[in-house]
Amino acid sequence: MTRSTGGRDREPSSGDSPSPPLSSPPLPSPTQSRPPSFSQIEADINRDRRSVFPIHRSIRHDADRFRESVVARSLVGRRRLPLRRIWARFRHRGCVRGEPAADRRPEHRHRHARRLHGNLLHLAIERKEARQPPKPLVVKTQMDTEEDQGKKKDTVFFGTQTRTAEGFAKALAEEAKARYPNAIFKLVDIDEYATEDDEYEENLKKESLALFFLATYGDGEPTDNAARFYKWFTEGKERGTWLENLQFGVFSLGNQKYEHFNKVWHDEIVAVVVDELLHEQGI
Ligand SMILES: Cc1cc2nc3c(=O)[nH]c(=O)nc-3n(C[C@H](O)[C@H](O)[C@H](O)COP(=O)(O)O)c2cc1C
Repeated sequence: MTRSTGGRDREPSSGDSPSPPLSSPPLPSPTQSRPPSFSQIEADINRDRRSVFPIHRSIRHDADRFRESVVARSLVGRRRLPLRRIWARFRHRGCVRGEPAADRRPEHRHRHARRLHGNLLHLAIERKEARQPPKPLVVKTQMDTEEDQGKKKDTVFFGTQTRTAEGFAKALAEEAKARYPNAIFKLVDIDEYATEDDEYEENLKKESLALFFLATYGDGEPTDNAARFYKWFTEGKERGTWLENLQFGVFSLGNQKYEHFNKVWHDEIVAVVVDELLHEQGI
């Protein structure tokens, strides 16, 4: 007697259509199921490194070239490197990297020595210039000698805090110079015009034309650099007429937003006060 298998063990007859194979996931092979060994990992890493190495090398090459060009530029541009660092770099640049000093190629040494020499000369000149005091704001420098020869003296004064007045004064002096090439215009910080108060009078008497650019500040006060002159000038009303030979102009700088627009002490206007006094003492 045979047991029925429900058709499971039945041989497919020729009339049956072929059934698809069962799609269960393939079992991992015994070697794959194990975690990779240490040597396998190491071999993989080495393989990766070998493939990356050429890129790595080219990056290093580029970096070296970049560094070389930076060194060259910083040698030319100067300022940033102290001397001992330039020298240290020079010593390495005359030879192949890592080569002992004795094996340096002479043509490289000479070329770099020439370049270094040029750069050091350039540096020395720059440092010398930096040590020199800033040039005074004088439009024409032969002023003093020509003054002695009795030539006309035209001076543009400025009283400034944030240099606006100075800018205007300078622009005017330059414009005047361009228009009147034979005239001599001097641009002067009003504080530097005289070291002692007495010198104001002495120097002003020698002027032919004086143009003042004066700004107002705070509670209507003169600028720091004009304060001494303003005090001396407003306190010396008893001087009488002493500027009869002086032609002058006063340009006032202020801002309407301020309560004391263009005003200094006692509701007086810096520029107007100077202007009136110049009139009083010049007539
Ligand atoms: C802090 C401050 C205070 C000022 N006070 C006054 C003032 O009291 N009256 C006025 O007319 N202008 C006043 N100003 C305007 C200046 O006089 C104006 O900006 C002028 O152009 C500045 O000239 P400067 O750059 O040559 O100093 C003031 C400006 C500042 C920044």
